Amino acid sequence: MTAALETIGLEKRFGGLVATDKVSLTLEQGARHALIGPNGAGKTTFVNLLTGVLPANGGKILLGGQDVTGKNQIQRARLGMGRTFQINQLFGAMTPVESLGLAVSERRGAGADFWRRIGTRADIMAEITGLIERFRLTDVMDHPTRLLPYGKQRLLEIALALASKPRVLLLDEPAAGVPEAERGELLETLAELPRDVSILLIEHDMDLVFAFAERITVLVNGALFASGSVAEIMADPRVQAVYLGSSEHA
Ligand SMILES: Nc1ncnc2c1ncn2[C@@H]1O[C@H](COP(=O)(O)OP(=O)(O)OP(=O)(O)O)[C@@H](O)[C@H]1O
Repeated sequence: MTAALETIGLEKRFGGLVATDKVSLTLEQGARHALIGPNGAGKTTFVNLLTGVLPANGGKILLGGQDVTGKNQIQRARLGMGRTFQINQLFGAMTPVESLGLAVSERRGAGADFWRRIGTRADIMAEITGLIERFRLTDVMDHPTRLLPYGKQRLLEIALALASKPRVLLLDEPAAGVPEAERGELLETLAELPRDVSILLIEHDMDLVFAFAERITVLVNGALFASGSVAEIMADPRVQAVYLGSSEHA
């Protein structure tokens, strides 16, 4: 089966520094795949290459078998590359229902028209309601986003990414900044994401990585250092030496 996402010999240099060193990574259909590595290993650069924020110096990116290396961020998003951001990017004054309404109606091509006839499109309303429930936002759906607990804001971010119905979802440190008490809910929600979306998780929180991922790829100094099942990576003494046992976290 065609991989959901594949990089072949992907390269990025910043002057003399090789931030992405010929990385070949395959994200299978329906994958729950985590990308980990020590600070400065090149995780953020890799995500920026995938989404088109940064141009690559070499190599290829295939999305569902299609070469998207030369495409810009918007084109890649249209072809199914979804992402969440490390830093909260939400509109603070809007409620979850409004933000999701906009995202869903945009994707369906209804655009601003939906807002002129709010509530009159049963199909759109059903989709928004489904997302609100799936992402445990029911209690706060009419509250301004800036007043939501941080964990709920992160859930809304993921809901918004999913509203565009991506084939691949890049989750960039979804647990960053989320208080311990709210992490359980985040993890449960991530575990229930639909299998038709293939997920690459970049995360510092190893509890979340081990609970969520089925495969793990380890980057060190921009290069692919190890890749395997969670059990294989946990048992790999090389990984333990450079990473798991060596520092407080990624
Ligand atoms: N725009 C840039 N210009 C120059 N060097 C950069 C740039 N962006 C990243 N780097 C360098 O590339 C390397 C990889 O950085 P990157 O942020 O991708 O790592 P990371 O694994 O995401 O780290 P962290 O876990 O700390 O976020 C680092 O040495 C970093 O200093």
